[in-house]
Amino acid sequence: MQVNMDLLNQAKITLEPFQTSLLLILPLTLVLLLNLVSKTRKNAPYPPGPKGLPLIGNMNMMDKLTHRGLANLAKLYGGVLHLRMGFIHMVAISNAEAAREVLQLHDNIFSNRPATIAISYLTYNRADVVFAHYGPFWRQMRKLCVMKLFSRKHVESWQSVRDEVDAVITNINDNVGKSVNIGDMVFNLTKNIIYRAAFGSTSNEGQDEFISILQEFSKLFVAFNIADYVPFLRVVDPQGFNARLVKARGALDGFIDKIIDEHVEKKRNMSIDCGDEDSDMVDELLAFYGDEVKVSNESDDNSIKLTRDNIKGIIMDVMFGGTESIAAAIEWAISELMRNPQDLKRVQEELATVVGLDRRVEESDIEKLTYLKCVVKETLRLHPPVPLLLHETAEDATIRSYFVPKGSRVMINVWAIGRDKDSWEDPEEFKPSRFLNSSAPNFKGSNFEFIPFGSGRRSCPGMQLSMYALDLALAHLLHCFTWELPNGMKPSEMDMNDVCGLSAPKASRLIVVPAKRVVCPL
Ligand code: HEM
Repeated sequence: MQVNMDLLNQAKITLEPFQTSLLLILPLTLVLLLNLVSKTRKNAPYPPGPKGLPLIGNMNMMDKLTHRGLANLAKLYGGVLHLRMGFIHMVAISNAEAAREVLQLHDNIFSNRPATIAISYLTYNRADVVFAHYGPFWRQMRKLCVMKLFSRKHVESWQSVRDEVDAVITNINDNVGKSVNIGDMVFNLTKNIIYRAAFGSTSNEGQDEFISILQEFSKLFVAFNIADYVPFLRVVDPQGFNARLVKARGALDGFIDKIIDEHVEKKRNMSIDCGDEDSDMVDELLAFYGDEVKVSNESDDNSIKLTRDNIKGIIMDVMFGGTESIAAAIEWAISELMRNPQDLKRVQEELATVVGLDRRVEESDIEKLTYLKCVVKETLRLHPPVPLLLHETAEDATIRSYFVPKGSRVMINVWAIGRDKDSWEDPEEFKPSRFLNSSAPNFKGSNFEFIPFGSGRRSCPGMQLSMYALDLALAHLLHCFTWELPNGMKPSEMDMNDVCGLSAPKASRLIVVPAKRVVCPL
């Protein structure tokens, strides 16, 4: 027994240091194990990409960050491409399967938005919908936009499409036989639609000022600012951006504050039983106006309170989101039809059969215009108005077995995906008939080879309104007039280059000569 006690004591003596070290070793092992797990994850390689320089990485390739530049790089490095701009990781996605992983499989990780210094400042620190990070605030703002602003229930937006299309047809009719700048006309058309839907005003007063403010915003949104990639340069502001930003936002403040004040005043004077049939977006948003932003119980739709900054941010989103994208699509569609006369003939024959030349197109005709709808889809495939979807990762992630670190900027190249030869036959050709096939992809977000409106949580909430405007405007333009290129220009001589920015309109405006086609008054 004594022996046993001794043995026990001995064992205790030998175990004590062991226990102590065990206490140290266990957490250490745990840390090592965790490290190993995260290492294995990190050991998934970064996606391939051009080798960067020390510190600045690939910043010398800044001019390649366009849909075309990235598509060219994808030919060399593949559909998932990595670049490092200073301290920022960037990943470009150029094929459908990788896009599906980003937008569907891991959409909870990839639903944040990247924002440059300019974007953060000009959106009142992401007080809008487009640049708000994914989370309860964005969710409620988006719900509000979808239900109150962009839905068919918002009668004013849809009515403004019809009225403005009528106005453009009258304008063209006054210029029959002359060269008309159809690009400027459709930009004017969509600007009027959105301006009226947002502010309710049908007059042109103030529009030019507003458009020039937005143009400066556009330039600032895409301007290269080195401080975006090298954080310690933010204070120094070597390119002198800050003064320009303050001036631009000051101009917008002055403009929209006045409109908001007028709406508040109008609301105050309005009788209680006034219907809201013709309420504009500012009216709708003012119903949620409060001094401080409030996001509470998510199930309660009315619990959100918007500040002036939120209202300004949303209005800006709508102006940016709506104006140029719809106009660009209409101009591209007509341009492609001018280059492909056999398709123009086919759409116009369809219009003659379905509508007849003795009356104007009506809303009820649109669903029957199958080939016209194919033309719209083919245009959105070849010329997506928003060529790059901009997302940001909230956590480390893996895409197609490549490591994408937290905080990476992810650009989904819709333009390149729409022209990917692995997804499309004759991808560079304008062939609307490909969409006649019932198994052809649709644009609603579940066919990743064709995502002009994005897909998933951050997809475009203005899709329905856009398609309505696109179908209606094109149907009217193509039904009411025949079109010729000016001065005997051949279709092959047309300039089909695009501008690379947040949207991708035609680089040079389309000039055409209309002739009246229908026998009814216009
Ligand atoms: C042909 C016309 C249009 C096209 C092709 C288009 C396309 C897009 C695309 C690709 C996105 C980003 C999707 C993503 O990041 O995954 C987007 C977002 C958005 N669009 Fe559009 N858009 C159009 C018209 C409109 C219109 C008319 C409005 C408003 C009236 C609008 C409002 C928005 C808003 C608010 C967002 C941000 C959504 C969010 O981040 O949650 N868009 N759009």
